Amino acid sequence: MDQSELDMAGLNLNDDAPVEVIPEEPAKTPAAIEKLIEEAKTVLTAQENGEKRSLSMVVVGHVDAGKSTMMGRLLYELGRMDEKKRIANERGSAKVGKSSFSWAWELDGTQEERERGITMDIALQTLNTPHRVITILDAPGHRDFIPNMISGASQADSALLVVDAAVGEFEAGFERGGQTREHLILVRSLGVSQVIVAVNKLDQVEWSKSRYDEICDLLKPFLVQSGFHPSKTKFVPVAAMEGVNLSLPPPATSPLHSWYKGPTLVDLLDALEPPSRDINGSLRFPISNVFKGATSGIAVSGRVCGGVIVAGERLRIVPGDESATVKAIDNDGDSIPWAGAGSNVNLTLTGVDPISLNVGSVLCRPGQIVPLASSFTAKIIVFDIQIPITAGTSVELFHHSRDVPASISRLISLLDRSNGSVVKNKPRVLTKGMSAEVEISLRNATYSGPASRVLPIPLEPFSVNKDMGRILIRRGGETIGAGVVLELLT
Ligand SMILES: Nc1nc2c(ncn2[C@@H]2O[C@H](COP(=O)(O)OP(=O)(O)OP(=O)(O)O)[C@@H](O)[C@H]2O)c(=O)[nH]1
Repeated sequence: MDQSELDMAGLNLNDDAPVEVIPEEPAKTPAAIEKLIEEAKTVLTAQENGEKRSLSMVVVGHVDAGKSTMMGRLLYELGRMDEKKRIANERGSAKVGKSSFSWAWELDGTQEERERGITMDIALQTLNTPHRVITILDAPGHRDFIPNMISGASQADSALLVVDAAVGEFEAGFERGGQTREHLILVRSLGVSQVIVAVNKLDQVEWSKSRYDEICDLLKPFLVQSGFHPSKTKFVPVAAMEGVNLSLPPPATSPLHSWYKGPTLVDLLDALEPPSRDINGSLRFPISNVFKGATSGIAVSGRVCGGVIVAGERLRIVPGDESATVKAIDNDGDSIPWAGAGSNVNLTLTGVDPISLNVGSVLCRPGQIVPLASSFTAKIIVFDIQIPITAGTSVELFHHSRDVPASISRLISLLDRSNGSVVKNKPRVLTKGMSAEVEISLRNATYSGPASRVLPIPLEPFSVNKDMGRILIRRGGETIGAGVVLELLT
């Protein structure tokens, strides 16, 4: 098999590839699993009250704002990348004439990705600050990659927005159509409520305080408008390339030292509020990626969105009747016996036909199966759209990493954005900035006639499971709305 065939097989997209059924591993006994779950809950509860708390963060921002450079540099400063690796990255990037990308090299092409021969949608890394373990979801800034960003944001507890301070660059990202705006609205709509804004490349504007203030003043009202509480919005001036004000305060020799005495980026990361974990809820593991396991079998990645997952247990894959045994749980290279709600992990699965593993499917414990729905009601917020939404508008529905064709089948009511009360029943159209209750119905992807059935997707009301109840609505490649699931209909 050559590399591209391996990639296809690993991604499970090639239906014609010979199906390799991985032999079943003996599953653990129910009593042994129960014991592990109890142990996990005890440890997780202790962690919730402990010193070092974990959370995840999506890194967003306009293309070339310096996201990967900042993350590469932070990994180095916080001791996650050694000197040898740094020199190798410097050489690797110089060799292909991209020296300025030497820090980004670490995230844009990790050793692991090269060995696996696949490019992950989102690079996963962990940052260790004194009081936090932060899983980084580095989202690509290109417009075409917005769906991948959605997948990252729907797994995140917080966001780091990187903006380029250079004259004209910040403006390009912030104007209509720029990713700064769209990313902020997206992450907020997906339930991320805290954001750190890193105003980067200050070296490009001679470390000007007035430029920094100007950018903060432009962003502040927009953040409030997008639904971020000012107390959960922090700003920090940095220069990622030179590593200024990332983990260490600017040295006395730096022009930034003369006017900035506030926290460093790492100080702000260290103070991020960790989410409360629903470890007692039903186990939900939506699959965000499927690939060939590092040693054997097939692996899936994703975030535990409820409950605790235990190595050795046999889980149902929903939709469908198939099951898989969790052979191993991998968290940032470490094999762990269990993972609780909120953790981003890779699972090696056995006793499963890889064909039954799809992005968007949910692993559940038998007896706690996630419901399937093909129509439901939702509360949505309409983004900055040109063409209004009417009943019957065709859309693409994004739920976790899955996108399916759907339509806004009914406009139920118009809601007041601030208090959610009904302003008008049965509105005829929805326009920019409106909040509404609507009915959404899945459509068939192919136009093969009425006989073909719409396949329902796993979904839960937001009131039952926040992670399982968030949706995004896109039309013609543009995100037109986002919201939460209220009630499943059929
Ligand atoms: N002058 C200056 N250049 C920087 C700084 N940080 C990043 N850059 C440069 O900006 C360019 C883009 O950096 P990346 O880190 O690749 O940006 P990105 O936001 O990850 O880009 P995408 O992943 O393509 O969206 C590179 O050439 C970097 O060297 C900085 O603090 N100062």
